[in-house]
Amino acid sequence: MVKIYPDDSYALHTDEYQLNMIQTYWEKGIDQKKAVFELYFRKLPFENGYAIFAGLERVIEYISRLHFSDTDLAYLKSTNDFPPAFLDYLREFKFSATIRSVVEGEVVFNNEPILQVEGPLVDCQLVETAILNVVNYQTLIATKAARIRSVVHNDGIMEFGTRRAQEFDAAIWGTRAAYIGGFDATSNVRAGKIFGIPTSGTHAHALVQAYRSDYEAFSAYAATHKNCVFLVDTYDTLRSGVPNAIRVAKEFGEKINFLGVRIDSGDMAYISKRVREQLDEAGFPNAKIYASNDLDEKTITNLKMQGAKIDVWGVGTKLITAFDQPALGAVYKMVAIEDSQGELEDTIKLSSNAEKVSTPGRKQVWRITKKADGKSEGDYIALWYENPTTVKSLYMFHPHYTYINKYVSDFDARPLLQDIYQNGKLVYQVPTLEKIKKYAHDRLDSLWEEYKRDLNPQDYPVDLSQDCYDNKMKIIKEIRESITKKA
Ligand SMILES: Nc1ncnc2c1ncn2[C@@H]1O[C@H](COP(=O)(O)OP(=O)(O)OP(=O)(O)O)[C@@H](O)[C@H]1O
Ligand SMILES: O=P(O)(O)OC[C@H]1O[C@H](OP(=O)(O)OP(=O)(O)O)[C@H](O)[C@@H]1O
Ligand SMILES: O=C(O)c1cccnc1
Repeated sequence: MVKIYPDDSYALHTDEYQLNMIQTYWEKGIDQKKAVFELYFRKLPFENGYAIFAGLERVIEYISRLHFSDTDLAYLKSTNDFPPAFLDYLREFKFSATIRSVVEGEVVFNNEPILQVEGPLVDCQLVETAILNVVNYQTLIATKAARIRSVVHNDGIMEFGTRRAQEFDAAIWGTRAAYIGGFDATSNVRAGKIFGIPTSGTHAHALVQAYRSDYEAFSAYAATHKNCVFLVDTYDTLRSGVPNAIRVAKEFGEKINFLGVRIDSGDMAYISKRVREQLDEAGFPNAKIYASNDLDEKTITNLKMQGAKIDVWGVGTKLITAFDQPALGAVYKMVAIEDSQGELEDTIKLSSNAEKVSTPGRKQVWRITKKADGKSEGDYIALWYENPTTVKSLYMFHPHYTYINKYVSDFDARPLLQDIYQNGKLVYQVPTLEKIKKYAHDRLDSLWEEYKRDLNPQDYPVDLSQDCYDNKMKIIKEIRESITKKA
């Protein structure tokens, strides 16, 4: 049976290998060496042209609760894997690193650092698993939500996924991410309470089944609720559901707000058109048609192409589970470590696959936009000491195909990584959820349409500065030479 501990903490929400490595660092005396790690993903999800970053608020909540509690340590002791002196060391652990991150709602791209941890090696290592856990999921869902928002245009979209989500946390934080990505409301009442997300709900087939009659069920609902959306497909949408919804709406008149009807099965293009006709003919042109049933951006686009008369979309399973791509694949790589002189030395992870070779050095991501229209020209990844704002004409080139290049002038350069923690102290105030949502919306506005289309979008330029590129090439060469010498 699950054991609930009064002092349960997040410290053990990590992979065991992190603790194994930390033990080695500690026993060998390098645990306090300064290191820099960066989080990035290599491929945009859903073949989309951008991603929406989400998860920072949860990361902050995690860091603020990051300590080893008595029962955490007692558990580790019971496994006999760690020496008592190491457990005493963990007991004293206090997060003291610096975290820089893009802010929630920011539009981000593949192969650029979106979160950076700098500080004692032990701190950087301990937080890897939890931060990846949070950012991978929330960024994925916010991005999926933005794709769905982009095809419904100004229609309403409601998040219905809790029952299909991968457990409680995914439902709760997933719906927050969906809200950031452009959803209007959630069916999860606790998410309303915790985050202030607007909640909304119609009723299920059970209500109609309980009364064994559309008319009885809708009448009972209308007698107990002001706002009414009737689910009309339990028996026969066109011959029973909608006619009975209309009958009840007429009978109750001003006593209720007849908001509309929900369809949850069948050919939704055909049925919604007929439902619209029935509602209009009955004198309810403002009653809306809600639809749900395994919807996603593809089905919605297709329904719209067929002229479906749907005003509000309820989306559950395929959003909250990121059905067509269930993982983002973000990684967290060491980019620098203190050397024997106390200086940061850049590090690399090599691979035979060029895309998988990491980019050494602590970096900043600069968003380059044209002064004239505020539209994005690309992202420019530079070493931390570089400052592209001082340059008149910026040379931008593709990090793998360097012949793809351009000079950009009359531009603004905005650094995306902001200080969130400085030496363990929180220095960032999380904006309200409404502000984050609006921020995501505004950031998407500044992207060219070519990067936003849901099918085969253009590749957004994510370039390296010349220094960053040269540094990477130099380190690759040094490592190759040192291996050749040793061989
Ligand atoms: N006109 C349409 N064009 C494209 N897809 C549609 C159309 N109408 C419905 N769909 C989608 O097709 C799928 C149909 O699902 P399903 O096979 O479960 O049929 P159903 O009629 O909903 O049956 P059930 O009563 O079991 O829910 C859903 O994903 C739905 O969103
Ligand atoms: O299809 P989704 O995108 O996941 O949206 C959520 C689904 O959950 C409900 O169905 P369910 O069969 O669980 O219950 P109900 O028919 O009794 O409402 C609802 O009617 C939707 O079909
Ligand atoms: O309110 C609804 O209609 C709803 C809520 C959750 C899941 N399906 C539908």
